[in-house]
Amino acid sequence: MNTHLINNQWHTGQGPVFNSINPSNGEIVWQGNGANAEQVDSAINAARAAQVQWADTPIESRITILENFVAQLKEHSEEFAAIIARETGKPLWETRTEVGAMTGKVAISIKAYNERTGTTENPMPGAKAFIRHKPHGVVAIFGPYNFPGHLPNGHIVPAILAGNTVVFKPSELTPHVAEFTLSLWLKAGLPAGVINLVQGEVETGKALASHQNIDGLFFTGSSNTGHLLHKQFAGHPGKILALEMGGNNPLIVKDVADVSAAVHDIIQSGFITSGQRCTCARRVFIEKSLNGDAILKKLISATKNIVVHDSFATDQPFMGAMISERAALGMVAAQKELVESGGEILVELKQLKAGTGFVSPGIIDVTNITNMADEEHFGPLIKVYRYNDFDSAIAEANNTSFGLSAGLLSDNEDDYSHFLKRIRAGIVNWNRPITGASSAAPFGGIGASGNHRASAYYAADYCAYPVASVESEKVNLPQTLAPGLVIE
Ligand SMILES: NC(=O)C1=CN([C@@H]2O[C@H](COP(=O)(O)OP(=O)(O)OC[C@H]3O[C@@H](n4cnc5c(N)ncnc54)[C@H](O)[C@@H]3O)[C@@H](O)[C@H]2O)C=CC1
Ligand SMILES: O=C(O)CCC(=O)N[C@@H](CCC(=O)O)C(=O)O
Repeated sequence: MNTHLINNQWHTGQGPVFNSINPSNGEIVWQGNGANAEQVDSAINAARAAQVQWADTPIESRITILENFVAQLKEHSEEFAAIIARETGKPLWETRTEVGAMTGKVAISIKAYNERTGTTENPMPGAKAFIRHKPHGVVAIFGPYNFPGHLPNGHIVPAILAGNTVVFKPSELTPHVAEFTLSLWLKAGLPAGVINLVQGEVETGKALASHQNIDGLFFTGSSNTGHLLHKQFAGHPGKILALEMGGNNPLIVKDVADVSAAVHDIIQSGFITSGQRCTCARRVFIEKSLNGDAILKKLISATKNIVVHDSFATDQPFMGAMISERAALGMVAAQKELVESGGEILVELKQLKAGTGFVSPGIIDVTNITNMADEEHFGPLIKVYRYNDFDSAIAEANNTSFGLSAGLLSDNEDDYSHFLKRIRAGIVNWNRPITGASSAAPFGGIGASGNHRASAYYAADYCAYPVASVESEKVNLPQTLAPGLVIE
């Protein structure tokens, strides 16, 4: 079984067995043993042994390996999209776009590397001033299950481009995607030790994150785990920690003439990927007005019509299964709690088939809930707030410890400038869905959503540190010496 890749050799695990289940039908798609602490240690040693030589490899040669990886992704794109679909339950149309995003990541990362962390040279009297960037060394990379290819790739590509070596720990829910990704890197000619893969559940993650011999950790995942890692890294100022975490993202709707367009953008924001994107709109603020009533009415009917089906259905659905039956039942329980706190169901989120992750999308009016918990419900459930006044809607939108994405749907540009100045989030959109962020822009949140190390285009920044140098070919005695200094 190709479970762990250490120094370009596949190993079976010495830790506990774990399975990956297709959430559309409950079938086991992958089974293996996790890596134990000794195997994690070996992976880190392999990365350490490879690092200096990799950093010394000319950038053109590193880029050639990345471009070979792109060629492999293109050659195997259909197979890869099917593997992601089987393991996550996402529809095939969407997993194809995930493979496309992985392909596009390389050129964008090269541009960002040169632009944000390249070398600059400035003349100065008798010398030259340089700004260069160096890799940190060995970095641990943790990925989530919702984009098991694209999001770890968003750390791995810029990390190795900058000359770091990597130990990658994917989500335990998507081991097959990780294994396939590494098989493509091998075909691309990856030198031994540059990317190592260790799979497993939380114990494997803990062994990697707490290892003394890593120089940094790049994490995309839940806010809970991110906060644990942040505590663990306290007292280690020498290690770089980049945290990309969840959100409780608001979308405010106000005065939109095209009701269907507003409904489209709300659905794309709330229900894409069955609500399993960190950028998804969790809270939608709709004005108490005739326009607001019309938008809500159409949103309810369009939501009831959303097609939820198997990843491989000939007529492709908008939503596939959630990642697991457990996640699906978690959303049903979250909805029940909201009802018990005073929420009114407008469209009920229901599990569609026992033993699977299929749920129908739901909408719940939470206007009358006081003391609403500030939680990310990672699934297709939109909480609607009806509001009277725009400023109070913005204040409530900001009433969260998170700050990842936010948006305004409004035909009025003044409303947008007002919103943009006041809303607290790392991604702020106007009359566009709040999901689907571009890899060519920084991607990260504030508050509980991140630690000010934005990813995507700005990933280059946390993959290397700046070195400032003043350089002269010879040591020269200055013509004028400092007062009180006599050198004869
Ligand atoms: N801001 C962003 O860029 C994104 C954030 N996310 C967030 O990710 C979450 C969904 O992903 P999940 O896979 O459920 O996240 P998760 O936090 O459960 O897992 C992420 C990774 O951390 C590992 N892990 C879990 N507990 C650990 C521990 N105590 N020590 C070390 N490693 C540990 C897991 O095995 C996995 O590899 C959502 O909250 C979502 O909002 C997802 C995508 C993008
Ligand atoms: O990381 C990038 O290259 C761009 C950010 C991105 O792809 N965002 C996606 C997915 C994020 C998620 O998992 O929720 C998005 O904004 O939809």
